[in-house]
Amino acid sequence: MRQSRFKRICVFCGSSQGKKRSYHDAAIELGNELVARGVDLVYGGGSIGLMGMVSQAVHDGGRHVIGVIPKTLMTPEISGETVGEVRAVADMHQRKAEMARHSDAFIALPGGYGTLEELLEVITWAQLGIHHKPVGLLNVDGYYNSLLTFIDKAVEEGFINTSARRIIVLAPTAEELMEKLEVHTYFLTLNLNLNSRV
Ligand SMILES: CC(C)=CCNc1ncnc2c1ncn2[C@@H]1O[C@H](COP(=O)(O)O)[C@@H](O)[C@H]1O
Repeated sequence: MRQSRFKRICVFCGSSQGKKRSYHDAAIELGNELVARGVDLVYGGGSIGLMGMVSQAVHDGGRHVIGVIPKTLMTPEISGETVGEVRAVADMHQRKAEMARHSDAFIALPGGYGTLEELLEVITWAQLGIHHKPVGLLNVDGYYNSLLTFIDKAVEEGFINTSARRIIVLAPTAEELMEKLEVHTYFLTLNLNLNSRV
């Protein structure tokens, strides 16, 4: 496998496991895919839910793991034991800023409110040009179909423009998603370079 264009990817995912085995499997598959491509992980710290599965898989595979976790969530009762390097931050806002600063792409696995707000924030920042890093959505078993339908509705109703709709890179499996993100980032960089020359 060719060396990835990414050094570190930030993964957003549930602090719960979800009810289906496929969510659990997808988290491990994504971790293994990052390892196979030589990519390190940035995530929210902790060992609970899908967060624990993806971080354990990357750590077991010998890649570096950075967990960025607010001091208030650092107790083992709340977030479990964290693998790899732990960066303690003051609050949730600082956590998101740190996670974004350290990574060159974002991927969301299934999750709840926390995952959704992390995902929507990096999409919003991409729309505003605050960062130029690709955002991938791993749509395991169609988990995000209703969100995607909602986003299409927002486009239809004139609240999201068509080019902003294309910010999300979508795939059902980790392997396909990584392939798409590699291509996407190639064109993103090409565009940025061309624009900086004019
Ligand atoms: C007090 C409590 C419920 C703690 C749960 N323990 C947690 N430990 C670490 N990060 C978390 C926790 N809950 C939510 N998050 C953050 O929100 C995201 C997941 O939230 P959710 O499960 O999708 O909504 C994670 O990416 C993480 O950044």
